[in-house]
Amino acid sequence: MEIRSTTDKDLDVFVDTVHAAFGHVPETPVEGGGLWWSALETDRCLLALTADGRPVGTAATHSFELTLPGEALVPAAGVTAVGVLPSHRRQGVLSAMMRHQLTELRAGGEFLSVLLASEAPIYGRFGYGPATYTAQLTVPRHKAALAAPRARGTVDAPAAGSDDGSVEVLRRAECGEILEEVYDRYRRAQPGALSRPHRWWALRAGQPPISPAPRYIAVHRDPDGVPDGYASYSIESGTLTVDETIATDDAVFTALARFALGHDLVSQVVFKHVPSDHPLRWRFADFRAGEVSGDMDWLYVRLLDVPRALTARGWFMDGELVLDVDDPFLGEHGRYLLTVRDGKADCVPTDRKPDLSLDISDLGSVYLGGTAPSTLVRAGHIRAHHPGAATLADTLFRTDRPPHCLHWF
Ligand SMILES: CC(=O)SCCNC(=O)CCNC(=O)[C@H](O)C(C)(C)COP(=O)(O)OP(=O)(O)OC[C@H]1O[C@@H](n2cnc3c(N)ncnc32)[C@H](O)[C@@H]1OP(=O)(O)O
Repeated sequence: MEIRSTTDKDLDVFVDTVHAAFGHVPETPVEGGGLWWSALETDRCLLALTADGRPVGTAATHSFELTLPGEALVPAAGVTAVGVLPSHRRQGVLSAMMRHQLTELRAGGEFLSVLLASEAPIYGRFGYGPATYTAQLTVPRHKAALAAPRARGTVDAPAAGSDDGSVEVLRRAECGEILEEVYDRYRRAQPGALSRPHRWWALRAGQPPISPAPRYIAVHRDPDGVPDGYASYSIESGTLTVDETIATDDAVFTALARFALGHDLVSQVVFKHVPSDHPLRWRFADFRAGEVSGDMDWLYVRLLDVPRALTARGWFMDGELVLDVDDPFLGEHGRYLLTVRDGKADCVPTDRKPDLSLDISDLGSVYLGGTAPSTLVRAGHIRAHHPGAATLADTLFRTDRPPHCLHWF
């Protein structure tokens, strides 16, 4: 088995192979479809070939920037287009590609890798853990009344403040750079969010609203006319579906939700990518108005360098924790003393007794603050070495706002 990067000459082989692995026939670049593969970076695409040169497997990475807790922006390799031909499955092709890819990423100085999993059982063995979650909220219009926020007008509740902005409806094609700019402002402040490199917008790769798929876009502007949010939506058979709501603060999110919920001739509104603990649910006069469905894992995180990753994110409570980390796929094991002071962490190898023993995939799950270490202790994945260890870890890893990602790749 040979594993090598593609070149401009055989990117089409890569695209054909990944389509065959998924059982799809490659689409032609039709208006409305969007071409996800046009965003691929040729030198980051891997082909697995048999001894006689037949391509049987694919895997690639995108160069993203990931927002960590504390608004730290770091590079993250976004694994995508993983596929093995049905004729060659369960023979170790994916395992060989994952080993090759992780080794190459490390050699290139990367310390974090992320992905979206087609099936949840695939990637734990390679050290990836689910780190952000998503869901959709369906709101019947007859229950859509919003309650007045109780804290409105108090000095310490700016996020619930009044909305003096405006909403304008544009066609997707009329939006120019607005969506790209607003998304970029949003993702820099949202832990778990990924950058959408300019080429994605320019090439119209991916899913709406990046792709040219016909959509209406409700653009929210602040009182000075500066765009600070948008909702991309379509209406079919009485259901208004919002693909994504991007807002630079909670008041803008509510204004866009109110706009969507206020449509005539619509029986229900579906907000995609709204996590089940989103404040919007608390805004309805009827708490049961927002029906949560499709609650699922979204972004998986894999740490490639534990000290670098842990010192890169922001921290919100001082403390010390000794982590005994096992990385069976890469055959590594390390024990680290994590010391947090004034929002910054130091992380060094230690011989001290551990507070927690955990797999690298579990560290990926708790890294962004979206999964409490105590949950994984209770699930039997993380071992706590003394009664206070899980609470100590929860306190330390907790973040100022939950991570969320809605980018598809
Ligand atoms: C980030 C993304 O791109 S997600 C997209 C993933 N791709 C797909 O879902 C496309 C369809 N599926 C496929 O192409 C293949 O089945 C793949 C890529 C998921 C797996 O490729 P394979 O070459 O068969 O995997 P490989 O043989 O290396 O298996 C390694 C281990 O994972 C297990 N495994 C592989 N796929 C799955 C799965 N879908 N569910 C559960 N376990 C799995 C294998 O049983 C094996 O376990 P073992 O080591 O205990 O025997």
